[in-house]
Amino acid sequence: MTRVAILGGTGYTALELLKILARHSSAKVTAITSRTETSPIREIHPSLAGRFDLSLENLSPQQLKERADVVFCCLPHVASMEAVPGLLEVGLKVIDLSADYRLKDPEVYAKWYGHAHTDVGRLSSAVYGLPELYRDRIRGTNLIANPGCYTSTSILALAPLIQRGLVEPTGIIIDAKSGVSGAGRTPKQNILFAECNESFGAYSVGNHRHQPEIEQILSESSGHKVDVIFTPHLTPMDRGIEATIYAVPKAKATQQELLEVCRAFYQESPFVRVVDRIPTTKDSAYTNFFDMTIRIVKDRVVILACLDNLIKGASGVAIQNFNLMYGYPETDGLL
Ligand SMILES: NC(=O)C1=CN([C@@H]2O[C@H](COP(=O)(O)OP(=O)(O)OC[C@H]3O[C@@H](n4cnc5c(N)ncnc54)[C@H](OP(=O)(O)O)[C@@H]3O)[C@@H](O)[C@H]2O)C=CC1
Ligand SMILES: CC(=O)N[C@@H](CCC(=O)OP(=O)(O)O)C(=O)O
Repeated sequence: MTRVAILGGTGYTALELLKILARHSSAKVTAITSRTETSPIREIHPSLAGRFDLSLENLSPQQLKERADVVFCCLPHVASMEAVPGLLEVGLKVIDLSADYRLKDPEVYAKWYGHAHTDVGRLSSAVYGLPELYRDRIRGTNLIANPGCYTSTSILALAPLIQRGLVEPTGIIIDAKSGVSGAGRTPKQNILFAECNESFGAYSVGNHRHQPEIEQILSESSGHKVDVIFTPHLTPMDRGIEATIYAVPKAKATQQELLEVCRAFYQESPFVRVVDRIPTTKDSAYTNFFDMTIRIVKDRVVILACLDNLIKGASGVAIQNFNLMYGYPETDGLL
């Protein structure tokens, strides 16, 4: 049994982690933290009543070390890199759901996050937690940089065709839409009901921080310099991400051949479904599955992909990483 602590227990990704951990065969949740709340977790997240008796606490790294082996850090970026060094220094393993350890170059981080990185020394050793690309690296690490939700959707959709040289690595357009829970539970004006309900629009056009993350991972994993235009949209749904991606073909291949390449690429990946029909967010909602298909339209390859931002885009993939780090079946808690 592995003892698990969760930081940022009042938030959405923490709630999803707790729901998954409640049915995990080999994990026991021993601590859940909050800066401010001390209530039982069932009062903060009523859906957890009957599943966990723990209350929220404000715990130091040393106190966490006495109770846990691994910490899931569900804090916003910047707050995360302030917490993670202390956790690693007392000997805990860390799965960080924030963006703080994803980008390898501290200058790129400072440019896109508007904040100097304060733990530069760990950027090179943190492992990007996308099991479908980095399963072996994940097994041996103490620090996982869990991917972003838009990022996972985009990378999983594009990696097979870029790696196999079937689409050009440049000139790629990623038109992505997210449900409102993608913005977290911490209140913000744009996610007020009267702002986002019955409304739809793009945001952060040309300057969303997932763009360099997508380019870094696709470039590193393919050996080509990948360049994308990433445009996110907020859609009035609770959860889910859909990405419609346009790429220029590099080699002649039929739609069926492209689908077969993707199926072969993901044959060892239990949570990727390469389907014939066009996926919708409902197909993967509340699951750890990533769904994708491909169409050829005129002179473009169009990839259509969906996942649940809080599960495959955050807490579900975090559990996949946990399972790999501890040698448990990759699917434990997730099917
Ligand atoms: N929502 C999503 O779909 C996804 C989220 N992520 C990332 O996962 C992380 C958690 O996201 P999510 O659960 O949605 O966020 P929430 O806003 O729902 O929760 C974050 C929690 O962190 C705590 N917190 C807030 N600010 C600070 C701070 N300055 N210092 C310390 N603790 C703080 C709060 O708990 P308290 O006030 O009780 O201390 C809060 O409940 C973020 O980094 C996010 O970017 C990644 C992929 C997808
Ligand atoms: C709808 C919405 O607001 N989504 C968030 C992305 C959530 C996420 O994955 O964030 P991190 O990469 O910071 O972990 C956004 O666009 O900022």
